[in-house]
Amino acid sequence: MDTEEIEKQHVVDALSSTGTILRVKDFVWCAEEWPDLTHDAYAEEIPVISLAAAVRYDDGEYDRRCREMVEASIEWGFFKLVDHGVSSEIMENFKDRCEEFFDLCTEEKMKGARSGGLPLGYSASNIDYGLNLPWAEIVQLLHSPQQVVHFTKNVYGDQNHQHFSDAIIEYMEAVDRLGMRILEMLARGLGLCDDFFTKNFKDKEQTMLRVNRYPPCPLPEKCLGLGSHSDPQTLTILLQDHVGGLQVQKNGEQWVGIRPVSGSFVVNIGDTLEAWTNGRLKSVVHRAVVNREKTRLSAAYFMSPARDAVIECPSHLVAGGGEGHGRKYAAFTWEDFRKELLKQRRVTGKTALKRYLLSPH
Ligand SMILES: O=C(O)CCC(=O)C(=O)O
Ligand SMILES: [Fe+2]
Repeated sequence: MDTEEIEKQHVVDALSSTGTILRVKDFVWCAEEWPDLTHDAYAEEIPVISLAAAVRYDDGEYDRRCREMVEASIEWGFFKLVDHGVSSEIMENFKDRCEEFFDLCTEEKMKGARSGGLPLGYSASNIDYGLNLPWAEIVQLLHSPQQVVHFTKNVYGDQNHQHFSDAIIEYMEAVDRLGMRILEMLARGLGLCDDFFTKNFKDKEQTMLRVNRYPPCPLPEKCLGLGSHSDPQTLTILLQDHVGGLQVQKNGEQWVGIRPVSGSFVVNIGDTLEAWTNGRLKSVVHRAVVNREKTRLSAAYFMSPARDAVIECPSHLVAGGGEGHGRKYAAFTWEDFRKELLKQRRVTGKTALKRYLLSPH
């Protein structure tokens, strides 16, 4: 089949969850978004940071790692984390349970479908989304054991829910502990008190997990698993399998593929942390490309502060920056920002954050 025939004729069963017949043409993105790099093209590497010897307050090694993390977040907004302390049993069990879920038939998965205004639960692409449909199935859950159990009982029933819900809850707790460690290290590396960020995360109900599964795609050069975007939260901790497909935009232009490393996490800075540090740590645009042969799984854990947390850059980072710029963003609460995000259906780039910009640059 040539491209045109694929677009018109190929029916996309794996992503049609609402009874509408979807064809490849429904997933074709506008030409400016077509990826010019394949899923397995890796050239430059983002920094790799090991937490193995990052023991607190030893002979300077801990401080060195903290600064390394800050430098990676300034230059790339992204880094890989190895020797991070989350056990491979927890990671593998989590991945296996997610694969099992996605392997269920559509009817079973739809028992946990998104409903109401909040984007929580299962969704596959829906023609109502309009243009630029992501080539992906998604499960979104909050860091709330109650909500995870509720979702899982809907799908697996009261008797059989535990294997899935236990795996998800255990994973979220382990990754959350890691995230708090990273936030402490970033604060220290920036010359702030260790708990400058983490003290705002006592209430975790806004933190969210998104598991993405991208089926093989007959036309990967015109489709995207997830279009270019930046993450609105503070930190994202991403687990990905061995397939590859995550690409980040270096210096606002060139796309760079991130090579998967078994057992590692990819960590990136979100818009909120960019604002919190006066633009010093960078929230960088990224996307997920798909491929013809392989199904890919990724899981993003988005760390959100408590609703009433005030995101205001400390004066130390405004005055002592050395780059000579003043305060870039007005203070805002996470709740205020979150409401803005819910109003925007599709975020491309850092649209919601622009609202708080004090001076355009
Ligand atoms: O699948 C990936 O590698 C990227 C996922 C992502 O960026 C997201 O879920 O926000
Ligand atoms: Fe993302």
